[in-house]
Amino acid sequence: MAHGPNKSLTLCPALTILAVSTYPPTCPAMLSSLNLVDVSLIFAGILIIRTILKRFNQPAPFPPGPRGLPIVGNMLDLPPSHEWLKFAEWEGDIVYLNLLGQPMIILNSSKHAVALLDKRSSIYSDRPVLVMGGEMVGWNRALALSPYGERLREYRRFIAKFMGGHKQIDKYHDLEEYQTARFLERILKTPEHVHEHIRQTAGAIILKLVYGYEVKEVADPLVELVDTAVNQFSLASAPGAFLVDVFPLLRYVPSWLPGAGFQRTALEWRTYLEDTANIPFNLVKERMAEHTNSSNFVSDLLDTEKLEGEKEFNIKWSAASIYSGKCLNTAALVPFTNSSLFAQVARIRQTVSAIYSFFLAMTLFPEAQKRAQEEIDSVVGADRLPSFNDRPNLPYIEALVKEVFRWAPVAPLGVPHRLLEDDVYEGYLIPKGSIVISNIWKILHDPLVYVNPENFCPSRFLPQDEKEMPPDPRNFCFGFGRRICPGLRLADASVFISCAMTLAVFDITKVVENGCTIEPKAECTSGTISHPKPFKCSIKPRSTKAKALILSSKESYRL
Ligand code: HEM
Repeated sequence: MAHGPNKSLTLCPALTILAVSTYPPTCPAMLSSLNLVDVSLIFAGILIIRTILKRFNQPAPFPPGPRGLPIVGNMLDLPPSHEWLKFAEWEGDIVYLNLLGQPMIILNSSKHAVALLDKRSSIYSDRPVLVMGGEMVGWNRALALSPYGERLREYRRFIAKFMGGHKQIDKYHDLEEYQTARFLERILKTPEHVHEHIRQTAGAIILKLVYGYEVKEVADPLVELVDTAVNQFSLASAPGAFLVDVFPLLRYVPSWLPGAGFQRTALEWRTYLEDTANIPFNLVKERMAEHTNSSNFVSDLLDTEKLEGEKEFNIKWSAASIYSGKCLNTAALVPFTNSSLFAQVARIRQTVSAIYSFFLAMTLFPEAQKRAQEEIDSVVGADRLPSFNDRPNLPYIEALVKEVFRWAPVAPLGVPHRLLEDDVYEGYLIPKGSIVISNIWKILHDPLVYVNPENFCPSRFLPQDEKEMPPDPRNFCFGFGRRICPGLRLADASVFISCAMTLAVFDITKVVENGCTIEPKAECTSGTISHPKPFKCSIKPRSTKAKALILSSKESYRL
């Protein structure tokens, strides 16, 4: 199965020939007379003619959608930010858009998302191709950008073996509790840096699990390397940054051609990315050779898998996918849109974003916080911190975790899928190559399913007489089908323990400055990963006893 960006041109053989014959490396004479703008115009022409030709052979109508303009289609219908809000306004649960000839389907209900992305996942599980960030820099070796196929299945098998079931996740409870206890201590010292502390804790947990690597408290070289590579990916996928994403054949333009500096940039960024995958992987191998290694994702796989063929490569890149790769599902996946829809690699990780949303919710909805603390006090008491063992006895905290995932969905539009072949669904044609987006925000903010969806109200998930309980948001917020988030159980565990331990010892309230209460706004950033915009809150120990517990508890965890 080919996954090159130019494969769609095969829909019209004559135009493919035209494209190939105008293609720089095959025709040096033309090359000298063409510049990048000429080449781009030729490809734009090809795209338009191809769209017109395709219309003649169409077996069923496209799903309804906003009427587009000639040539640009619906490009101008895309809002500059918070696309999920605009998508939710459009009539119909399944919406068709044409972006310069690229079909895009928006699924505004769980019914359609499940029917297509889950039930027909054998054809809906590819990813859009990103030329600069994915193919040229090489991020398509990471899971989130991997095309559907054998390698993807192997990555996912490795990750499932490590964190796919409750049994595996239970093994990491001690580490989660210990790191969260350290997190409480950091907050006690510098509550104003809560966001940094959440990020540091998430990084420390994941790097320990994947590579057995202990993160340094400040300026850890590995964390910095990954951050640089992810930033470079962010630049590589910023909308309009690289023409090669719109006209993929430009990737074959020789680097000496004026305007082809992107070739050198891609090479430089590729080196950083390779270091990101190689350095921690080789560290594990060295430790294994010296017998100083503790069990982790990489060493367990190197020990148990038969290392033949591409196995070692796949272990290395699936490991890189868990830490750095998971940032990628925050990234630009569609080259055609000028919106910020897929355009941000949020440097904040998903779990980080969910926990930051929890702090915002607690600041804005004190009644929910009070009820959660009452439950912890009565079940756990004040002499120790809550643990995973308490989870079955904390139904309100369980409901609060669900509400965190629902109220501010971390990935409001999920991560785009790509359809591998033409499909007819409910009488509509969904053409091969369509980019399919689930509007997770809309699904979780449907007032008919979740009453007053803007309110943070955990009790909606508690059993109530006669009322049917709304669906668990975790069925939707982690995506769908064969691309569903492989980190969902770990994320759920991290959010639970962070909420429970934080509420046991801290009060989170609005800040009062010069006698005025500062009202934080419930505003989220745009981009594929959405998180609360920075806000002020006061985080103080609930009592002197709570303070003493924070300072002493770290020592009580056995690792
Ligand atoms: C609040 C926490 C999280 C949320 C809401 C979340 C959500 C998502 C979503 C919506 C997707 C796209 C699924 C799809 O394409 O349908 C995804 C993919 C992914 N997530 Fe997560 N995630 C979270 C945490 C994590 C964690 C902790 C890890 C790693 C340990 C992780 C690793 C990944 C990876 C590697 C993919 C790509 C899967 C693929 O393309 O096959 N995520 N996540």
